[in-house]
Amino acid sequence: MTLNFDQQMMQHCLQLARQALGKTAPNPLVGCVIIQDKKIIGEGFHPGAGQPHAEVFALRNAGEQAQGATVYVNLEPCNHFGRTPPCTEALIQAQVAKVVVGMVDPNPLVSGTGIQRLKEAGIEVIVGVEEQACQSLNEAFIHRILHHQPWGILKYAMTLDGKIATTTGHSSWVTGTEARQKVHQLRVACDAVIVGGNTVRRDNPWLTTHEAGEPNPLRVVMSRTLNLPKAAHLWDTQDVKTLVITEEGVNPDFQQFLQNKGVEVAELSPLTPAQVMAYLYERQFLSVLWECGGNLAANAIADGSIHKILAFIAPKIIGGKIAPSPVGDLGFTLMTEALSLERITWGSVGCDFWIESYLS
Ligand SMILES: Nc1nc(O)c(N)c(N[C@@H]2O[C@H](COP(=O)(O)O)[C@@H](O)[C@H]2O)n1
Ligand SMILES: [Zn+2]
Repeated sequence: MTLNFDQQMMQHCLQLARQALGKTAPNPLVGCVIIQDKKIIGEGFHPGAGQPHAEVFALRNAGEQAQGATVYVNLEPCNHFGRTPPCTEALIQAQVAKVVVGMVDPNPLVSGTGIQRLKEAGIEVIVGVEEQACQSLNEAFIHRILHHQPWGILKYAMTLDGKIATTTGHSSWVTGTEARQKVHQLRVACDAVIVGGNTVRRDNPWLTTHEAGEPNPLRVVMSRTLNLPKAAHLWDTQDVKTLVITEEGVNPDFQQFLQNKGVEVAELSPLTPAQVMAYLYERQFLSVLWECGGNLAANAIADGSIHKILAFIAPKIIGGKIAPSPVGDLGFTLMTEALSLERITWGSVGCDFWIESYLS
């Protein structure tokens, strides 16, 4: 499908915005392009909370040429004083002629008032160009602002017969290198990656992004018992931070051992996925990647901590009755109780397959 000029410029905004993947929480990913006579005269993106918005960088880049120009931005310009002043006023002051907006800002502090302010100032405003793509890029921001909870993604890799490890617990590796690279890219876009104690004991994972660049998400371990190995890779905090969350008063000696290693320890009682999500919301996180085993995944699904699932399927068979599966018991006995997933997309990566879907 060929894109018209407006769509192409909006796609360019999205491309600019992606340069800050994983760095903007709790703020959205925003890119901005300024056009005169169908030529780009300024562009910019929002690099992170506390820093100027995309529109301001693009206006600075365009300078005086912004007068009479058309501005493309994937999110409605803000109209409030937050950490930074309103972009609407900067656009009005620069005397731009037209603003093309990808989507309305769901933030109640903005929510249509940015568009209204620009129109009142005599600026032509068009809304909804490449809207679906704009919403998709900022799905975590939209969810966080509307539901006061980070966006939760469950990722797992399983064999064609639905197993995530052999009966002895061996799981390295279910998928090939290309799928693992895709996972590292996904980690770059997330603010935290969570596993349970079983995964630390079984896989001794690094949970880094080394095959996809920076930034690394905060590595989070949920453990009620702190029955964890002293030699885990996750306690190497030189380059990447780790947070262990346990319940109140559990194993103070091990907590001290972790803190001496530079690992942050927090206590939450009761320790549930929903509590952890609430805690990470308070810490300004946008998106959380659950890379846990089946039991924790089932609890996280059941208590509303998962909103999207990315499953990798390797064309391999393990067999066996007790080999672990990606999602533990959800208590369903009838097929009619099964969770129905929506908005399914799929594809292949290397020799494996992936399916992405949303929980309703
Ligand atoms: N249109 C637009 N461009 C950007 O670059 C943005 N970061 C935003 N963010 C909106 O403003 C809120 C944050 O404001 P402060 O950074 O605290 O000033 C954020 O919640 C969005 O609603 N919008
Ligand atoms: Zn702004």
